Amino acid sequence: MPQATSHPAWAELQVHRDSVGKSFVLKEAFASDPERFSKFTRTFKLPDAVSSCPGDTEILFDYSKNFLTEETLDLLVKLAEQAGVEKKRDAMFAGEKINFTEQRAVYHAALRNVGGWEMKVDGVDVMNTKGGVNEVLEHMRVFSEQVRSGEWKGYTGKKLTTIINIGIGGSDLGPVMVTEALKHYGAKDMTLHFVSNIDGTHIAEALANSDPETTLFLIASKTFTTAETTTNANTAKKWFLEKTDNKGDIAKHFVALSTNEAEVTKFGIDAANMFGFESWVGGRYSVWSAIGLSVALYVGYDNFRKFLAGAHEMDKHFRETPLRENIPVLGGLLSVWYSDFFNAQTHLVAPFDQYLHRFPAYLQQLSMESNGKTITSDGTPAKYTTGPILFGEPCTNAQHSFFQLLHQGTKLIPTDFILAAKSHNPVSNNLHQKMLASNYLAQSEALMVGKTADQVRAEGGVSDDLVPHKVFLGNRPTTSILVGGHIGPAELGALIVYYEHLTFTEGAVWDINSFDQWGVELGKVLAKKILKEIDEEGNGSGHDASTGGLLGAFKKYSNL
Ligand SMILES: O=P(O)(O)OC[C@H]1O[C@@](O)(CO)[C@@H](O)[C@@H]1O
Repeated sequence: MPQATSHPAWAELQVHRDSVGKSFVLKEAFASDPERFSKFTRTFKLPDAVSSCPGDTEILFDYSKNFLTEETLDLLVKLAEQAGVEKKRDAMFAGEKINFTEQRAVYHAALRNVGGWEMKVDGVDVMNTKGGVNEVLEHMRVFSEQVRSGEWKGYTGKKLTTIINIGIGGSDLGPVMVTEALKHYGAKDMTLHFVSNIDGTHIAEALANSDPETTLFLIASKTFTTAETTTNANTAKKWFLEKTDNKGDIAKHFVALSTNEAEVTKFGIDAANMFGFESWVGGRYSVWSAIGLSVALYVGYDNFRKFLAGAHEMDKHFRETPLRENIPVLGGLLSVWYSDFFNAQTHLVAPFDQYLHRFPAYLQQLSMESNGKTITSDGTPAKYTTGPILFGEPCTNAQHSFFQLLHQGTKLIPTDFILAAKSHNPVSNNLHQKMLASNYLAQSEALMVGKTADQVRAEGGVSDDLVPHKVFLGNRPTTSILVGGHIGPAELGALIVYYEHLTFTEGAVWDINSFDQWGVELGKVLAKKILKEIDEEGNGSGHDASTGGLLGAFKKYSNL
């Protein structure tokens, strides 16, 4: 597939940018077109059967506060067609090996295929084969219900009420984000810890107040070779055996979530206590798999199933909807539009929802480990910018942190705001929810309309030299996502998959492989070499003066 710049639509978009795009003023666009909101808003519907608020099952995606005209949309859709987005999408759902550098299918949609689609890789039905998706889901259901009911007990016969998930990257970020986002549905007698960092503090803090008799360890690692995870797991195992005077039964307190049975067995976990998945599940796409066991344990399998069902509904939408109405495709095309035609370097996701406080962190791996790539499918460097820097914090906190830059800085920062119309916590007669919603609406309006010098002066009491400091240029684009009811399991599943397929669309247009992650290897290899040198004399070998000097200083200061 040729580079994105070779498509005729790319050149047409450049002309469009240099004419319409250059002088586009959002507030004028609204003034001249009363239908603008309805033209550029799309609505996604969840079935009542899985929605958290049957009847309020819509998620509204308002793209109208973006640099978009009908012509822009036509040209972006044309670019998607010429870049073969639909062909690549269909190849993914067909189980083709679109992860071409690792020769793997990209099949995480199978993990949430609650709709009975036939899904095969290399001619094998991945849903119903031995050890396949449905068998693992059933194992997760049985196990999570046994633990939650107390039927599965610790070695002294007590119910397991502390869950310690040991994993990193996709084996941590998804479980953390989802269990936080669904805390409202979580078991009140369950304590969760997520240990990921090799920093000893992480495992030490998790173990400090844990009781080995009532603790269940989930060792979450697709490869089961990740240094942080295997080290933390061994430290946990050592702690458990020491604390129980070697009477603790590993089989009752340790399970593994992995593709690597050999390494799991070597660690000392019985295969019967392993929840498996396949290599066609990428780490950042794995929360739907056995990696999501902590979610099923915490919120219960029925809610985990609704989580999968909401995700599946967005898969259906992505798979079946024409490009111009396709919500994740529109999100991805807007990202390309801002990245490659407005030189935007970042993408802000700011949920107006405290339960979603880890959502931006989750999306950072999803987006930047997928599209932080330079090389295109034919092995040549892209002639254009690719993956944006995704960042974010929940609002309204972010307003008191970096919104100064958003409103009066020199950078264009395409922004997504997310709000659930209904709060899980309607305290003070819903006053908090009304204030949250008013900020959600005000921020996107303020970013668009700004405030002119005349408006500043008209407010009075502002000295002439202060006026320019109080001007807001405005015309800063935002997408507003409004969930009709609560953000429950299904709504969360749909929102995650919106961003998965937005990311897919970006990568398909940029002609990069969004599904490998070679970029994480070099640092790991160098760290292994330096780890050995810390225990040897001197400042290591073959390092630059800075690294060698720092190594020497570390040894001196730490006395290690
Ligand atoms: O699940 P595992 O195999 O331990 O990998 C953990 C994480 O490490 C990576 O950086 C790959 O090495 C992420 O892609 C992945 O989610």
